[in-house]
Amino acid sequence: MPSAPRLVILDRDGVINRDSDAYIKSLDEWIPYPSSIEAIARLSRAGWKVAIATNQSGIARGYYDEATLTTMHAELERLVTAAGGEIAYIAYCPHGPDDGCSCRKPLPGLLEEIRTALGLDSLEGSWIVGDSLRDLQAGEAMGCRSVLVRTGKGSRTETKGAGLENAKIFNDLATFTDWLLSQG
Ligand SMILES: O=P(O)(O)OC[C@@H](O)[C@H]1O[C@@H](OP(=O)(O)O)[C@@H](O)[C@@H](O)[C@@H]1O
Ligand SMILES: [Mg+2]
Ligand SMILES: [Zn+2]
Repeated sequence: MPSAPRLVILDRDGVINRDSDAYIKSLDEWIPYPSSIEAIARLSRAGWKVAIATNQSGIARGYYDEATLTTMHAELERLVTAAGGEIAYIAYCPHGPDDGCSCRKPLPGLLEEIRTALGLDSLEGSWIVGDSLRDLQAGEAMGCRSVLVRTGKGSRTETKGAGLENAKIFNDLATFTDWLLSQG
């Protein structure tokens, strides 16, 4: 059995930064959790690759454009780099629910994009961290071990309960990171 990739795949909104039911439509609305930025840096320094898989249907809905999304991701990478970490890859789905794409979570297309971009044969045994069931479903479809965080929509997801049988649950990314790094 090949060893699992030392890879953590993160959902973005509600895990790395605050989420909003009104979508994150501008750089001003993109407010990172400082503890999540530091957690990403801690993972990097411990030899973990960190990638991001995010649905961004606000693009298809016309709330913001890809150039605006790029400014958010540039700021994210600036903050993580300043904290001593690195983001290996960001995959996003710009489509809407009715576009019939293969990349909108819970479909695993974004994770397949990450697998290919990182040159991995499999994502089996890597970690997926999200605040919505669809995040975990996308990851589990690719053999990832799933983590629900209570930030963003996570507490709502936990209350609904369905589909979380295989998930570990932590208060936030930082707490999951503490646990993961304690496992050696
Ligand atoms: O959590 P990630 O995947 O990083 O991004 C989620 C966002 O794209 C938005 O996804 C939307 O879902 P719909 O796309 O409208 O179903 C809503 O949940 C918004 O509140 C949320 O900001
Ligand atoms: Mg989310
Ligand atoms: Zn898509």
